[in-house]
Amino acid sequence: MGDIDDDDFGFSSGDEADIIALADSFDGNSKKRKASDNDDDLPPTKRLAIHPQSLTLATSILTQKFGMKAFRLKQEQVITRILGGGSAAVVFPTGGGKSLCYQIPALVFSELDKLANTRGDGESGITLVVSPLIALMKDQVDALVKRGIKAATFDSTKTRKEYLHTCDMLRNGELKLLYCAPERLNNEGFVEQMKNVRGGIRLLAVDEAHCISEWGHAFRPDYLKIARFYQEIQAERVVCLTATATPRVAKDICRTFGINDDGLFRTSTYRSNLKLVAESSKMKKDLYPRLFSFLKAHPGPTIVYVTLQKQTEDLAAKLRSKGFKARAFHAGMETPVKMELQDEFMRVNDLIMVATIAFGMGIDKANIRNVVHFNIPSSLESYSQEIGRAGRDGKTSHCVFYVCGEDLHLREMFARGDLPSRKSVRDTVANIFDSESIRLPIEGEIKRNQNSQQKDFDIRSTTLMNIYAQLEITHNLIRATTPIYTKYQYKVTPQYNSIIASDESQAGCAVKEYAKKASTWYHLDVDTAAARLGIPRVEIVKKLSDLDQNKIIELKPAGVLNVYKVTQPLPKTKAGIQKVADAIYSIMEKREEEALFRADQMLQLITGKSCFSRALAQHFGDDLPDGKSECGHCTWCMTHTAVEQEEPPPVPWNQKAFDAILKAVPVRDDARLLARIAFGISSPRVTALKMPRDPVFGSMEDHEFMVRGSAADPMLVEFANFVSK
Ligand SMILES: Nc1ncnc2c1ncn2[C@@H]1O[C@H](COP(=O)(O)OP(=O)(O)OP(=O)(O)O)[C@@H](O)[C@H]1O
Repeated sequence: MGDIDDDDFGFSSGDEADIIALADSFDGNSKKRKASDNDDDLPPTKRLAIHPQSLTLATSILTQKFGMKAFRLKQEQVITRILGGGSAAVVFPTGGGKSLCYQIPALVFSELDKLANTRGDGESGITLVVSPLIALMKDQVDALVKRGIKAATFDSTKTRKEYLHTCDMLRNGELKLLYCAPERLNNEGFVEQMKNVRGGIRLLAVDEAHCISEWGHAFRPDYLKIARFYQEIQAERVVCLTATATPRVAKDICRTFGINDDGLFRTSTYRSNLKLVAESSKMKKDLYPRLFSFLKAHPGPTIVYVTLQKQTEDLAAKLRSKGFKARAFHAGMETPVKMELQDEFMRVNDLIMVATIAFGMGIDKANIRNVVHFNIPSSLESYSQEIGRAGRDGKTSHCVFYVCGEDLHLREMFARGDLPSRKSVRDTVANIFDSESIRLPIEGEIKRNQNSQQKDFDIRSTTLMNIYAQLEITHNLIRATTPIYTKYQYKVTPQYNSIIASDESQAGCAVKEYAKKASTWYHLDVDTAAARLGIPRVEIVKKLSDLDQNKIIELKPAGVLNVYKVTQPLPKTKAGIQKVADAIYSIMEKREEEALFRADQMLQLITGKSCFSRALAQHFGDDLPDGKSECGHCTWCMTHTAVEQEEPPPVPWNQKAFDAILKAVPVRDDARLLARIAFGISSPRVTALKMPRDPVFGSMEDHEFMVRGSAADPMLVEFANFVSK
């Protein structure tokens, strides 16, 4: 199996490691919030009072700063509520204009303060935006800065100078909007800094807020920590924004942040210009000619979604051989290549982009004429978001869904890929709570290298993050804090020797005495140096990063260790630890079932005997406008014949392949690992065993992995018989 782009945000938590040194050296001296902004003392009725000038100010900022004529959808209602002191949850479709719902209040706060004369200059605080999309937040900040608005991001690509400049703006009370990724909330220095922002956090905006819900299709463990952060920094109000939220997910968001029912603003996702078409076949090969003739008949900017990275290349090549202008796009490509591809797609009007879900977030192109699904999307939420990119100019656009029996397997593989074996989870939790950790006092620190844990316990990075998040949020046992580097190495320039020789500071002495020179690189064990000299490690890290900024050395920190503080007495016995691991595992099993259920819902939509547009709207707690029961422009409405899901014929048990796997794979401690290899699902241990290149890998991909909800799990059970218990 090739790589799946299973995170449409394209974010790697490793990115955040780059900023650790910077955060370490944060001096935390910014002014504390002034007593005058302690609105908490005011009665709530007064706090929520809407100033009569609010809307006038908001509208003039909309026209003057953003050059737009009028508010759209429910922007005006949301902004008015926020300016009145209330919190809100906003469910607008993609491209609906969610950003303005927090950008405008961010600029109006200081204007209202002036009118009300409640705060001094520079005391109006900031709007903090938490968003998982680093590339998108950078684009937004660039656009704001171009409009003369003081906005900045704290992200891994910032130089120390840029970071310090942002800190200066925070201290001076000049900054209006600050953007960061949710992973940053693990950084202690950052949390402290936000608690002490001058003027306070007037508004916390949570983008892609559906990630907070465990019922959602894109749950991200780090999102669970945002609600706690919201309390800790005492933000005055919160706005949660998403393009896809079922009623259950919206409720979850509101409950998590204490948003009242009247704070939920939802607009219809129904789009009358989108023709929702579905076609099915037993075999994939029959679908290619149909795709080619569709694309020939419907020219214009097109996105074709597939599941695997490899499929993007294969299908793009096939399309090119038929004379189409097609390119492939997936998360595994180098960033400059991806940027060039996105630019080209935005620029020209005849390109077909064959892509994984990594393509599309932030693609704001009005005239996309076709969105094709050549594999089954993972959920109705993903489908709705992806087709929502078509026809933003209001002109008729086609959303074609080609479904085939063979793809059902791929979808199952996708859904099952994340669940590790119970043994992996038990071993991981036992490793976190090893004999040393369980003796730690409250506030004691557990340090772990997550990269090694992934390899040692055969767990994908997202799953490992989930285990830690559950230990933190569900079990309240530990709390993530700023990760640290264990190794610092650097190359020196000719000035280095004289500069370091004359540096009499304690940190300078630490570098002088403890850095060891190898052939080209110097190596410094910061922890040892700090312990021996009795100084904080932060000072040494700061010294190194200063030398690096001043181009005296070229610094390369490495070996990230995640650090967790003990917050409650930890389970001490093997049984106690296993109980926690098993509780975590059963939640993971439930999520696997839900992922399969979501894929089923997707299939039911297009094979059902009802209007696609209506079924989709109802999934999101909505309906067709004007009480209509049919849209008139989907396959059901146009044919009134259900699309048949054609299952491939059942496959007889392949004993030869089974025996070959047992022969090729030495492992006998994990049945799920063997089943994964047979099915063709990659994992850190599968890769370490060099299985993906072995002919047995995926040799039983046409078999049932396991029968859902049944004790008869063909492959898994068969392998379990060969595993030592
Ligand atoms: N009231 C308005 N009038 C005109 N244009 C607007 C208005 N509000 C937003 N826009 C424009 O609509 C486009 C989409 O806005 P925005 O990026 O905020 O959407 P979004 O809801 O965040 O979408 P996504 O879910 O894709 O992130 C932007 O180009 C924005 O400038």
